[in-house]
Amino acid sequence: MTKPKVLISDKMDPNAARIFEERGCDVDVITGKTPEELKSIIGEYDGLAIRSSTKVTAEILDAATNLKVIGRAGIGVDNVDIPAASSKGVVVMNTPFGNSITTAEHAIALMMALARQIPEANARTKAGEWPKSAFMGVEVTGKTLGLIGAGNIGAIVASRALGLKMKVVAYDPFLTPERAIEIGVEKVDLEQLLTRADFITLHTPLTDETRNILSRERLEKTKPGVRIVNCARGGLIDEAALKDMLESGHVAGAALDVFLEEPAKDSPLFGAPNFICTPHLGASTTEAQVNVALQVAEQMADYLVNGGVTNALNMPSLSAEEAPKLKPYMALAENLGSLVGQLAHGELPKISIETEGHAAELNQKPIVGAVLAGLMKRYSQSVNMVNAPFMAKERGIEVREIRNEREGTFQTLIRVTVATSQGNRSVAGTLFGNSDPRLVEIFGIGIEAELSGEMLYIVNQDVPGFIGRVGALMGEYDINIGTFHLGRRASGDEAIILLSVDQKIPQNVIDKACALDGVKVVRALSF
Ligand SMILES: NC(=O)C1=CN([C@@H]2O[C@H](COP(=O)(O)OP(=O)(O)OC[C@H]3O[C@@H](n4cnc5c(N)ncnc54)[C@H](O)[C@@H]3O)[C@@H](O)[C@H]2O)C=CC1
Ligand SMILES: O=C(O)C(=O)COP(=O)(O)O
Repeated sequence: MTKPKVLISDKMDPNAARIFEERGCDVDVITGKTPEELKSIIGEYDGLAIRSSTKVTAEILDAATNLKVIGRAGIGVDNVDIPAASSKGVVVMNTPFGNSITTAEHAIALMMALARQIPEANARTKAGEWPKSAFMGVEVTGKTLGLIGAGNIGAIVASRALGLKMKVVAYDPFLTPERAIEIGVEKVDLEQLLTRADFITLHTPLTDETRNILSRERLEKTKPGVRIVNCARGGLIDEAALKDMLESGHVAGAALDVFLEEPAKDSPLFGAPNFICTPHLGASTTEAQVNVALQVAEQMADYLVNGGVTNALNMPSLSAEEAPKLKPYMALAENLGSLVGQLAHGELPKISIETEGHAAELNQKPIVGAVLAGLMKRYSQSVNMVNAPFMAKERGIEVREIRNEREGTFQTLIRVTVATSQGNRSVAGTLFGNSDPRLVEIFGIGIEAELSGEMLYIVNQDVPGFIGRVGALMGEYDINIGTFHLGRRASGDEAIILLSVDQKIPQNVIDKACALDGVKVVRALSF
């Protein structure tokens, strides 16, 4: 058997190459390639091990004809086009915990550096100025630290800040009250955080929801004299607004480890007062780099040599024997979890996963894991079937499994029910021909639909002519409809439309759909 070939394309601890070789892979370490150069060599490789520098775009993936796995030695995977990788059958893995302590420590270091203006004082002292009277710092003791994002890294930052005798408030829509107590923070909404925090630190992934979370408007609401630290991702802060507010003095200091454009070689922020930065060093300690290098190589080699899947972001983990039977069920389960995750509002303290008929005879763990992975996608990019149940537990979500081996209307069925503040909401699906996942019920209304790609969900009053109006609206904006599914409680009662479209639906089209007569709810969904 030929050995799998792995390319390490970013600077990585040498332990990674050693592990690959010990586990029977050939490995090349070639860093610093341009996208064109990477494209020209990627076709040779079965595995690609990266950090944040290599951008794995759809174009690179098109050229990666042998690629089976991408391993991210770190946490954030916003430099990988995961949908493109999935559509090519390439597993994307990360190492969700290996550098969290290190990154949290960097955030604390930057906060202290800001409080005492250490970088500038250091530079001017070394220049022979002895500028003792030019600097007057602030204490952090007794000050309020505002955490935006209280996941793994945020929680570690909180523990360190509490040790520094700070008060910690946290904004994280998915932080449960129990978890907030456990990590010693006060859960607040974003507005409160902005007005109360003396220091703000960001620890969310970069997603459509978090992009520009510290916008100009929000920065203007912060407490005068606030100091801001970002060790998460560049796109979270409006950099131009931050520069203006440093210049006006409203923001007393800002420390960025990450930038919208990296490498950041001539950011306008560089000239702003009280601005300090590091070149994406959050994860750069010996300890963290050994952790993530060992872990990524172990995981990738396991997959390439034995087919084992750990910490995959786009594929459920399962054993070779169970795989063929369970695979379509897991696709169905993940879509049902994702659907309730996208439709239900607010916190979801309880979820029940019910299997009926054939589905009840199978190993429930992967099915439950897949439902939770689908649901948790809205909370974290690092979610997969293995860690989703732990994350659900950590967030205090009560998970119930119910098996009902007798067949009902369907030979096989998975039903997912979540408790929301408006009561229980449930969706159900089956397999057609033992292989094709289909949604068959949504919030008590029968419907038959394939959940895939971009979709539009509308709840409306069942009246003649409504379907035509929706079709006309899509036509008006040149949005091609792939499939159109309907369901209703009874004639003239509440009805549901679920349509698949060939492109992401713009917000103005959603707004127009909301304004149609008789519409109650409109949501764009992505699968
Ligand atoms: N500077 C660096 O070198 C490093 C940066 N990172 C960045 O740090 C990020 C966080 O890492 P972890 O804590 O391990 O991830 P995590 O997934 O454990 O935590 C992220 C938290 O953000 C919360 N969140 C999601 N959407 C939110 C929203 N709209 N508003 C507020 N909170 C929201 C989630 O509920 C979750 O609790 C990573 O995604 C990565 O981008 C990670 C490691 C090193
Ligand atoms: O793990 C992460 O998300 C990071 O941002 C670390 O990035 P790096 O591996 O140092 O390029």
